[in-house]
Amino acid sequence: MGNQSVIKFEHVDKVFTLENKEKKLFAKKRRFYGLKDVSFEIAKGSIVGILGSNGSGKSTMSNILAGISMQTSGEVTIVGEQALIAIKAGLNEQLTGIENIKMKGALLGLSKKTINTIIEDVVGFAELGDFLYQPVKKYSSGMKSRLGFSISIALDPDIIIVDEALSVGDKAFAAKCMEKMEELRDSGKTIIFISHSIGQVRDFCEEGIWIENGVLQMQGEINEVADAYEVYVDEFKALSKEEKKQVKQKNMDERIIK
Ligand SMILES: Nc1ncnc2c1ncn2[C@@H]1O[C@H](COP(=O)(O)OP(=O)(O)OP(=O)(O)O)[C@@H](O)[C@H]1O
Repeated sequence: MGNQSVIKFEHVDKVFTLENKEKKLFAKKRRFYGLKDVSFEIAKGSIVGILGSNGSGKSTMSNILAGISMQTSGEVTIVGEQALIAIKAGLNEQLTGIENIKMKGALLGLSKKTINTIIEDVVGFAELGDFLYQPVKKYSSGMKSRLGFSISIALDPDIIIVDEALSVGDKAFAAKCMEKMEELRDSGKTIIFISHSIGQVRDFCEEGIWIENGVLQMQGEINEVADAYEVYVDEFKALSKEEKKQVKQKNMDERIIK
């Protein structure tokens, strides 16, 4: 691993099992690549945008990065003084917002005093009021993003993964998050930013990783990667309904393990 690398994926596969609910009896479970042979390296202090269509594997990748799930094979190496945190995905739905903070803090081995400071920060930033005392399953998607984002920044990790936090919720809150992310970027943190908004990724990130159909397509300067991704998106959009269906089926077939 190069001196400055903080994240390294080497030939990472993630295999999911698909159930066939209609033909449960005697039906063979199908195995499916969420990620296939993905390799890349991220240097310390990089601001990396992850691009890819729906179902391409972005969240699968960020969940492995954040330690929420494990790869099936391949090596994932992460170097950091403190754990990296993913938004939303790590929240426990049964627990309240406050309980989630306490649990995350305990898992990271933080002191009670530090956890209390984090709670104060989250109360101040998330603007969730009494909802912080309600189970997360009662939150809207935007509220979960607010909580996830607020916990992540309050924990002050070296590597932060922002997964779609800014595409939900109101504009004022999204602007506040963006401002906070700029502050984190300028303080030298490594940031991995997953968003469907190509414009937002172009504006914020320096580097890009494009993943499609579970396979890494490109890594490089953000505008080059975003340009290539946009060409792919436009070409797909221009297809007829039948052609789109065929492409989707072909992509699915490529991911099924026979
Ligand atoms: N736990 C799981 N079991 C089975 N399949 C899964 C599981 N999690 C994800 N998948 C599948 O793996 C593929 C990649 O999903 P993932 O959520 O990583 O995509 P994504 O790029 O984040 O998509 P989106 O942009 O829609 O959020 C999808 O086809 C999804 O259906």
